Amino acid sequence: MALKCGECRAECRDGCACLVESGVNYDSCGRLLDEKFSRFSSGVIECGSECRCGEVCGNRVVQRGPVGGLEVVSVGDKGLGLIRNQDLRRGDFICEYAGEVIGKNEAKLRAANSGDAMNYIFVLEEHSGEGVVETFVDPTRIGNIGRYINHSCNPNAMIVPVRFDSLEPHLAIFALADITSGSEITYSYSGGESSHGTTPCLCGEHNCNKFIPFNPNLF
Ligand SMILES: C[S@@+](CC[C@H](N)C(=O)[O-])C[C@H]1O[C@@H](n2cnc3c(N)ncnc32)[C@H](O)[C@@H]1O
Repeated sequence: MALKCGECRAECRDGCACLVESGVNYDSCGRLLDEKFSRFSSGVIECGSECRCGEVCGNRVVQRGPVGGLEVVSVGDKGLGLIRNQDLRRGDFICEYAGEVIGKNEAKLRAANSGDAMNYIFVLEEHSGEGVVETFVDPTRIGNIGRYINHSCNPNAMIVPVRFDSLEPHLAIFALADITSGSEITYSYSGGESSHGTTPCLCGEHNCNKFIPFNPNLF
């Protein structure tokens, strides 16, 4: 059971392997710490089933599932979009961008065959000592509510890779800014390497790049 903000929480014992590797990830309200939004962050590793801390551990957020109050709504020419019927604060976990984790060849094939249909494949790029590691996630066939989040050139949310119990990252979407109830939740589709495609961007932001970005490694 999740604790209310400000309530005391059980901390991992000193020496918990997850915290040694990734450092502290969340504040006492379960909000992602500022430095974890950085591309240069050591990443987020939550406590897993091997840890002895138990369910109330403050280092278990994404694994508890999406925040309540999310709604899929029509957002005009962009199609459907995602809002929440309550405010969000910077650092709040919203939901995962869940889908099939597929290989690069399969991702390229699916992107090439998607025709005029919306392309939902997200390419996560993580920089490690051995170069760039790519993870391809396609929510088209098996996915969740995260697939309804639209792109913005001035987003209020961000995808952060979070791991627990596996090396495979969960694409966790956190609020990058305070988001008032009913405002559309958006993130930037230009996660890593990106080019500007041909789909006009309708985000309406002052710094709009005019076209929705896409990852050239998919094509
Ligand atoms: C992951 S889906 C987002 C949900 C989608 N709007 C729907 O109705 O299912 C990505 C697609 O949404 C549309 N989209 C997302 N952001 C947009 C934007 N800023 N401007 C125009 N269309 C956008 C594009 O068609 C894009 O291929």
